[in-house]
Amino acid sequence: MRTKLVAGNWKMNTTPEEGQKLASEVVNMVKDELNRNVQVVLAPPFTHLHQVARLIGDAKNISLAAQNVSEHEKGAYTGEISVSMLKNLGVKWVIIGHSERREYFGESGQQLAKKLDAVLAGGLQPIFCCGEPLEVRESGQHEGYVQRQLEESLFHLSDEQMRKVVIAYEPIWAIGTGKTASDEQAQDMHAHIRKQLAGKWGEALAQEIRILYGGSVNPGNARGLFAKPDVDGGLVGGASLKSRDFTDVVKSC
Ligand SMILES: O=C[C@H](O)COP(=O)(O)O
Repeated sequence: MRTKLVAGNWKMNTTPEEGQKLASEVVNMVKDELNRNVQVVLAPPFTHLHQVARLIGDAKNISLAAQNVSEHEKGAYTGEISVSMLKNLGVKWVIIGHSERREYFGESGQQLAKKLDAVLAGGLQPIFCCGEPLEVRESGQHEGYVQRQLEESLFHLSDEQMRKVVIAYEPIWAIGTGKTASDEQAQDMHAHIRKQLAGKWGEALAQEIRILYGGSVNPGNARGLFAKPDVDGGLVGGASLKSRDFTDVVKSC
């Protein structure tokens, strides 16, 4: 059985003080949930990684993620952060290919493939994001669109590498809009993604891979989404900035 995973992506939010308060509240609240079959990941901004790592300490089932990473190992890449730098800070996960990185920073499927390689070679785990814009959904082309995103960035991975990947399906029209995909829309796309994985890596491996849903997840809709058979947790933005809301989402697993 796949262990549910809930990741909080803080994006470019919180001062160091706010981040410290948020992380300590979440760690304290989530620690009580340790007996549950759920893994929690916190993705604060780069500048807060060190302090959030200290607050997480050795809390079981809670780990640290970065929101991005360079595909390069080291050298003259002004402003970039490498996998080994993240590892030194206690980071275990990296979000790769968030639609905001694709749209505002021009990250291509090919570049994301290189980032995935760097993350996996460094022993970290990627949370690979995919998802279609509104016009693609409205034209009914969403399954093919997401399929191409998977093919471009993931399909070169070996079985062993793929086992380390978590996929997050985030329809762009649902991110930060308050408009969540229905439970059925999420399930249909997750089943489609799993079918693509099975076609490439085989049914057994496809059944191991966790597929998270992201896009306006909140305490009111998480339970219905997470109850769907192919929805293995969530990648949470706005609601992860409120400790009570985030913890309630975790408890929905
Ligand atoms: O990474 C998180 C997603 O972009 C979802 O953000 P949201 O929960 O604010 O819609």
